[in-house]
Amino acid sequence: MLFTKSLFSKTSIRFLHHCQISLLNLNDQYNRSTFFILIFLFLPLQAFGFMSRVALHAEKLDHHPEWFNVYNKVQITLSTHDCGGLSQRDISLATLIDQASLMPIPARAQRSDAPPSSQQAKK
Ligand SMILES: C[C@H](O)[C@H](O)[C@H]1CNC2=NC(N)=NC(=O)C2=N1
Repeated sequence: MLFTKSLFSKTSIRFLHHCQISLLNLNDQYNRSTFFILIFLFLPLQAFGFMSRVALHAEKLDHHPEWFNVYNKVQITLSTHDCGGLSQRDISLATLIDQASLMPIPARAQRSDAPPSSQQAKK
């Protein structure tokens, strides 16, 4: 069984709630062949920032995504090796991944040591 989610679907909270309910209802047999596939499509240059945030969460939780990235697409497969299927750890990481995908990234970060812009220099 697959659970899939695409960014911009605006159903993230309902999606995770659905996953949680479904997971609770799964018996062992189904649980063993179940995993999440999350598919995100980003604006150009935003995928790496998202993946960095997810990597930090993964290290903290000691739970790691299997993922594929090209350009603005990130496809993540989540499962728990120990049980060969989904566990609460996947739900926890999926929740953080979901939050990380919604976090806006400034188009141009302002460096504190950057030289004054030409506009400021004129003043
Ligand atoms: C020893 C270590 O805690 C385990 O190997 C962790 C590491 N990261 C993991 N990540 C995932 N996705 N599933 C696991 O079962 C898992 N196990």
